[in-house]
Amino acid sequence: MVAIETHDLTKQYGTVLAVDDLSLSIPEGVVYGVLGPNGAGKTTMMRMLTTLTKPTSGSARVMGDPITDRLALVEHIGYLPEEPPLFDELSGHEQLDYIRGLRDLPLEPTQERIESLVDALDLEDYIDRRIATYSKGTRQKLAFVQILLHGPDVLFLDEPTEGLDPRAARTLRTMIDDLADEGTTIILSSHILPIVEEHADIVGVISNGQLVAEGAPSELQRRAETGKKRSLEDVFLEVTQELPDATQGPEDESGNHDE
Ligand SMILES: Nc1ncnc2c1ncn2[C@@H]1O[C@H](COP(=O)(O)OP(=O)(O)OP(=O)(O)O)[C@@H](O)[C@H]1O
Repeated sequence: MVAIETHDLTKQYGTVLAVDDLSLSIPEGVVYGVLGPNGAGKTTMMRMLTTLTKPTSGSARVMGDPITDRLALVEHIGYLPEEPPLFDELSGHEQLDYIRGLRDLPLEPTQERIESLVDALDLEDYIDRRIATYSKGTRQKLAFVQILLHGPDVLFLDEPTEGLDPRAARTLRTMIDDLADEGTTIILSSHILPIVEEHADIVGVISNGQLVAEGAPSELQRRAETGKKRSLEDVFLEVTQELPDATQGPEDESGNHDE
């Protein structure tokens, strides 16, 4: 089954075309890495697919439901944005209980789920403290627990390891792999290319709101190969440079180009 399907999805902010006729098809159960330069339209795409902003034109479905059907969609999705929405004046437990109530989740199994996630992310010492006292990494961990409470089918993760120390980042990456193994579809946007390279089954490179390359990381590397070994970083730099047709791959072997 297809988890996410977009047809000519477009978002225009005034004169800025943030997402431009984007047509994607993401199979269920894959980790889909989203790469792209700053301002490419990655967050805008995620915000449209999570119903937080309306497209100017085009359409999309997530797990078969149109993104216009917010109530149906929120059952399927969990979204970890770059700045997670948390109430500073609440404790971690209170925040999670608030979300449990909002989503009308059953008390006991949800509490068990919270306990195991709090344990997995080493949050025990923080969970009863006010969120205002949390570090950025601790906020990020709590936000991750929050989006997993209802067992979403599709997770949208925007820079999920931002602010995490190496141990916490490793834990979160292991959890991403475990969730993927359980069949969760994961849309993973990160500027840290080794993370995308390690976890993604498919990578989509977005530039100027358009999909300029897509494929398995190894396939993209092979496609860009011209004798020497190419990293995903090389591929990224090549397909996102300002060429008339960036999908055609490298024109200039030296890597130099006018900007
Ligand atoms: N609310 C908004 N109002 C006006 N312009 C916006 C708004 N949100 C995004 N944009 C513009 O849309 C374009 C795409 O932005 P977006 O945040 O989606 O990019 P991104 O790929 O997530 O970037 P980054 O990697 O820096 O987070 C940018 O030119 C940005 O300035």
